Amino acid sequence: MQAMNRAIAAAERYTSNLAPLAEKTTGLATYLYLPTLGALAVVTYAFVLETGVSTSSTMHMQMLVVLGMIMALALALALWRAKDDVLYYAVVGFNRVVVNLYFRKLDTAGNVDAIPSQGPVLLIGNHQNQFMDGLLLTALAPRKVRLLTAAKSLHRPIVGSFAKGLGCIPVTRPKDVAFVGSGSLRLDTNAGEVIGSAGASFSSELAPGSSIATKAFTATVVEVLADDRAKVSRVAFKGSAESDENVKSLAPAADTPAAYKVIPKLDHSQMFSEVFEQLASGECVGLFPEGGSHDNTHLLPLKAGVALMALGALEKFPDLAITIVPVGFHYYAGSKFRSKAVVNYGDPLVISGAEWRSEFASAKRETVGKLLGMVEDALRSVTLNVPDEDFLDFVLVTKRLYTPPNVVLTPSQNLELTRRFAVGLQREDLLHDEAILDVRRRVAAYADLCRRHGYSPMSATSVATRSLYGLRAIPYLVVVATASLLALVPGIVLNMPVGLLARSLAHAHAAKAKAESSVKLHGRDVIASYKLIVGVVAMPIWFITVLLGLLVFSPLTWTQVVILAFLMPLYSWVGVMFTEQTFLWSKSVYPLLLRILPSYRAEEAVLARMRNELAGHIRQLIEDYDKGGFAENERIVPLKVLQGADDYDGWIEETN
Ligand SMILES: O=P(O)(O)OC[C@H](O)CO
Repeated sequence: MQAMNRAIAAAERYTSNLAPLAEKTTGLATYLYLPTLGALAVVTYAFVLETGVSTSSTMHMQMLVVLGMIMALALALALWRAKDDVLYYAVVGFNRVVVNLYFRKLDTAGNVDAIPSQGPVLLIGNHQNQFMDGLLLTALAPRKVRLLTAAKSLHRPIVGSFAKGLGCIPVTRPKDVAFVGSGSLRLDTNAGEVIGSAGASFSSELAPGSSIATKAFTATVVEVLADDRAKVSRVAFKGSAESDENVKSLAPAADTPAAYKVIPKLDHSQMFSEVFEQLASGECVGLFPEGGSHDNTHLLPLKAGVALMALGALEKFPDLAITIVPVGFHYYAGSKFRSKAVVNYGDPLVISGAEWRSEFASAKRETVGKLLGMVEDALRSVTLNVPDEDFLDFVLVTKRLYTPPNVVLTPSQNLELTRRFAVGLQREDLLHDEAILDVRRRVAAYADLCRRHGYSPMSATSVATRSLYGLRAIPYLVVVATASLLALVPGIVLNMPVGLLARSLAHAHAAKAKAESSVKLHGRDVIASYKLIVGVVAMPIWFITVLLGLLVFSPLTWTQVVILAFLMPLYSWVGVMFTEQTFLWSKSVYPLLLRILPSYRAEEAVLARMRNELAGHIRQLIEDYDKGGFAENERIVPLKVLQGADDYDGWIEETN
């Protein structure tokens, strides 16, 4: 026993020596070093046996068993010591599989090496696809990321377990703990008090530091005087209070009794100190500075937390140099299974030095504002920011028309070109420019006609002519579609119930999320996450049900059912692949079929002409507006390529 204890202690010492190395490499590989050595020892020993050293075979067996036990012990100790990493990489490994299953195409773009392999990092992203954003952020990062997550998410059944496995740092958000106060209240501006109606219960619901919000104003409670009276400070009237006059005009609305929300005073000190500690020990912390997930087509105002984290850590640990890396998540119909996404990394921002520290010490609010502005610029450089979906349509279709049909842009080029269009078309001088407004009307008409003909105006690179020649593809496509439909049957049986369940539950959940949120427009940002959650839970349950059904009701034997159990994920995956291909084929067949109708054929000629004229017009317009603005090497699509020069043909392959 004593010998065993010594062995354990020795193994512990050995693995603890490995720990710093493992932390540096952040991989599990290092922790498996010892067992690998053990395995090598066993192999060597077996080899020695084979080469015939003479000892009794029982002794060989005993030695092998002892070696095996040492290896198992070493592995168990190594895994135990590294249990957080083990759990983290197990969850991240799962996330990697999940995101690659969910997205048909997942690309990275921009400064893909922006995340340094060592040292403190704040990884910040836009937040338009709820848990999918965190999944992607951790799955694609080349190092461990401690993600900040809404505390309420950590209490959710499945999500919470995953978040805990990732070692997420919980943040209690005001909106998650706000509640509707009893009765109603009004503001007595002169006394600096709020007066409650009958039924108000200030003594139990309010406390110094909690905030009150009505439709007309917000205020912070200083002291609760009675169940219907409380002293308040920091009163801010809602509406655009740009002048003192304006503020006065808003005040009377606050004097009328109204329903109110209470936001209890929150203490974030523990969360901040955890973040500071993480940064001080050179870790990477991930967060979404908009504070919550939403489905707007632009960034929401950033919360100050991100700046407070960087500056607070610098204040506490003066030698730190914190790298802030902006990450832009771009989803193309991201709520749909097998859609496309691009993760765009921006240039890092390094915050260090005495200058920031002294600025922060002398003017906290201004310095936080300054850094927050820089963080916002960084995030804007990797995201698209347009007022609404209509404008996004305008940007995407215009960019598609501008790009020559045969040019294939890399994901980075494509995103950057789209971003420049989004910024350019919102330029103050162009927003109301008659020529641009005219283009917008023409682009909208072109997009409508495209959709009528079954083309996606964002991706169609050309429109077929009125010839019926293209129809010869139809018999081939029908044969392929029929064959794939037959092949689909097992996959459909397996996938469809879960797919339909996930879809309907996710849409119901989106309606609920929208109703509960003040920032979600349709709740679309929660759909992908919910589909994943339902899929992860329902798929294994469904598989087991089918297998049990086969065992009980079919003539299959146990062995056959066990073999089927192993084949099921494969069937399911083949089903997904075939469904996807059939769907994509049917999308390309649809315009061909429409072409059989003479009226559509005639209109198609109009559409093709419209496309050519509009594309030429847009290119010319961009040239006119940007005259002298672009050096040839700053252009994403070289001018000669835009003009269709033959000697630039090679460029198209180069960028593929
Ligand atoms: O409550 P939501 O929709 O903002 O989403 C939860 C967080 O963003 C992720 O923790």
